[in-house]
Amino acid sequence: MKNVDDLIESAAELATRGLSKGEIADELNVSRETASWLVERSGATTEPSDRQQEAPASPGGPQDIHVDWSAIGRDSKRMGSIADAMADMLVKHGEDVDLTIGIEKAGGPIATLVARELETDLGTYTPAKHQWEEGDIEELGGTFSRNFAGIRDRECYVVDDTITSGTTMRETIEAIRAEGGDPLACVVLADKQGLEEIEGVPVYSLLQVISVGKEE
Ligand SMILES: O=P(O)(O)OC[C@H]1O[C@H](OP(=O)(O)OP(=O)(O)O)[C@H](O)[C@@H]1O
Repeated sequence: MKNVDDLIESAAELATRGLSKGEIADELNVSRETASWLVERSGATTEPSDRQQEAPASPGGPQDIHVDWSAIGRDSKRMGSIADAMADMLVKHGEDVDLTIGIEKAGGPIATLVARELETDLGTYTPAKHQWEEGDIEELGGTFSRNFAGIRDRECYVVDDTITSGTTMRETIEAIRAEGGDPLACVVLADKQGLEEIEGVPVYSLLQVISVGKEE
C-alpha cells in the first residue's frame, strides 16, 4: 500500500465485495471517517443500512493517516529489531512481568518477538471484531487462545501494532481484567491518538502521530 490512490482503490474493491464502512476501516487500518472518505472518493457505494449510520465524511478529507509498516512486517530481522525497541520501552517501565499478550492478528507476531526479548511467557487475545459476521458486535466477546499461556492471576504487558481509536486496546485491557489478569502497560508501533493511558494502563509507542494545522 503506497499512497492514497491505492487506499481508494482498495476501499472501492472492498465496498464492491459488500463490506460495510466499519469493516473497510478495519481491513485498511484507518478510522471509520477515513474509510467513509475513501469510499466516497472512489465513487463506490456501501449497503444502505451502512450509509444511514454514517456521518458524512468531512469535505476537506479525513483527519487520519494510514500507517503502512509492511517494510518491517515482511522481514523477521527488522521485526526483531523493532520488537527489541518496544521491549526496551517496557523494560524502562520497570515492572517484573512474566507474561506478554499480543492482540491478533498483527500484534501476535510482534508480541512473540517482544516476549522473546523480555523472556516472558506469551499469550494472545483475539478481539470480538474478528468473530463478527452479522448482528450486534456488543453481544460478542473476544477470546484468549488456549495454545498459549493462561492469564489468570498474572500481571502482563500488552502488544499491538497500532492504536487508531483505542477501541481494540480498551477491549483487550477489559478482557484481561475479566479473565483475572492485571495489565500493567501496553506498547504499540504507532499510536494515532497520542494517549498516555487507556483504562489506567500506561501506553508506550515508538511513534506518535500528531496532526498539525488541523481545523478545530
Ligand atoms: O484502535 P482501534 O481503532 O481499535 O484500531 C487498532 C486496531 O486495528 C487494527 O487491527 P485490524 O482490525 O486491522 O486487525 P489486524 O490486527 O488483523 O490487522 C490494529 O491491528 C489494531 O488492533
